[in-house]
Amino acid sequence: MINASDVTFAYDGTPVLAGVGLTAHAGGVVGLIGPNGSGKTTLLRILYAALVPSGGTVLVDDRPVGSLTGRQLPQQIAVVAQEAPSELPVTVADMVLLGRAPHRSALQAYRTEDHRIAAAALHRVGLRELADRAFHTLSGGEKQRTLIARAIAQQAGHLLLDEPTNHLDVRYQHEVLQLVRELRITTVVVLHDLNLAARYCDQLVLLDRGSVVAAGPVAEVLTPAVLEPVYRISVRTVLDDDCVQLVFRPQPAVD
Ligand SMILES: Nc1ncnc2c1ncn2[C@@H]1O[C@H](COP(=O)(O)OP(=O)(O)OP(=O)(O)O)[C@@H](O)[C@H]1O
Repeated sequence: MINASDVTFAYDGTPVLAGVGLTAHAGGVVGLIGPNGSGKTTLLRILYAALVPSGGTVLVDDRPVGSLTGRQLPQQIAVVAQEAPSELPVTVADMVLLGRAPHRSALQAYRTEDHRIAAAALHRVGLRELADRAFHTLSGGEKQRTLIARAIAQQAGHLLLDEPTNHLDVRYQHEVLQLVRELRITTVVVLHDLNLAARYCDQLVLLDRGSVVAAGPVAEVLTPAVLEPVYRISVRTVLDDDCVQLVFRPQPAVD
């Protein structure tokens, strides 16, 4: 479980988050949504202790995230961040194997078991045939799937993803989020695509200008009354096999 409450953060004195709360229950998928610049990435980075809030608390299975040291943090939380790793000449297989690093001591070699888990993770994202390719030669979508395989190999109890469907074609957008769901790991995922959020998240947290304006089950957050003032676009909901989906239309210009 991840529980953030009353989180406040500022970059160089400029407030970005004010009194934000978020709860991801064990095994559930929480979608973090909101317009550009609303604070989604900042909040996600606070959840994995890459940023320290000026106020509030973040608990991971009831422990303050800041108290998780060394290998404890990556054993608890796997992260698929937006920044692609550097141009280091590593193979795809080695990149995924890095997910096993928190499970061995610094001087210990990877075990057969680590290689098996990494290979299975690569297979799961459909990239087994690219195992020997240099990571930096992959397409954006292949890189993204490799990083998700690394997170799977990490076998942490919590998964945080920042726009994991960036660069993915429409089929892989659905495949990756379906995979994330099937992992049954406590997950927080930043998503811009509200229809993907509707389909694959249990709960949504909607940020606007650094505050939570709505939070709860998908059907309670993805309503025209909630979304239209935040995104300033006309929204219509339709049901597709009991799943809320949204149709957007620009609002008429005001003279
Ligand atoms: N390192 C930084 N230094 C200063 N300001 C920052 C920094 N990172 C983000 N910001 C600002 O903080 C605010 C929130 O940014 P953040 O990236 O968290 O939003 P976001 O909701 O993830 O945006 P997007 O949807 O565009 O990715 C924005 O106004 C942004 O310009």
